[in-house]
Amino acid sequence: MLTITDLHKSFETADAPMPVLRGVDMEIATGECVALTGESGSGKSTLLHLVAALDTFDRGSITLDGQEFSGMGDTARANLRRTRIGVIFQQFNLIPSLSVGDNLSFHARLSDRYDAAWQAELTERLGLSELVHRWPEQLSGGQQQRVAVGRAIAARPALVLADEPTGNLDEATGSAVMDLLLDLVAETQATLLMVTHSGALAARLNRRIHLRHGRVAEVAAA
Ligand SMILES: Nc1ncnc2c1ncn2[C@@H]1O[C@H](COP(=O)(O)OP(=O)(O)OP(=O)(O)O)[C@@H](O)[C@H]1O
Repeated sequence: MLTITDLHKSFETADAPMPVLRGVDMEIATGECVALTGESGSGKSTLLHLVAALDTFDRGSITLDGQEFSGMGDTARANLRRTRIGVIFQQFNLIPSLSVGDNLSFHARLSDRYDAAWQAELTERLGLSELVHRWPEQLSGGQQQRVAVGRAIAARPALVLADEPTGNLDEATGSAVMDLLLDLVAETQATLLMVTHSGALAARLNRRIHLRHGRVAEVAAA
């Protein structure tokens, strides 16, 4: 269960702090797949970064299965990210100096959760078996995003966060990547929180949470 209560986050600007999240509340059940929507600038990516334990917040609380994020130091947050959270970005963010195979296993190895049989199955299911010795720059966008999906899922995280994961892909390629992502999330019983501007993608998830000016404006069945 992911619980967010009265979450506040501001960014420093030249004049005064600019509030971006202004009291966000939500509860997402284990295994639930939720779309996070909202206009540009409403705070979606900021919220995702906080839930990914990539940044700290000013006030409020985030808990994942009872584990409270506030008050955690850098080491504890890094440990939480490695062991419990998988993140997929729009820009793929693969490590250019590592082969596809090493990119796939990178996070699982870091967190000491590498499982050779699961890695082999993931590689096969993501259609990457022939590509493991290539470099990321030698892959198409869709192939790179399949590697990013595999890398995020390899350590079997409790929570998968995705920020417009198909935003850089054409519709057919994006839809195929979504199929794989949703299958793997369901199979590993992970919870998914995904930022998207696409109503069609949001409709494939269980629920839609809409942000407006840094607050939850609407919650709807997808
Ligand atoms: N590191 C930062 N420093 C200062 N301001 C920031 C920072 N990150 C985000 N912001 C500001 O916070 C607001 C919300 O940004 P955020 O990226 O969370 O919005 P978003 O809903 O994800 O938008 P989009 O759909 O365009 O990606 C914006 O006004 C943005 O300029």
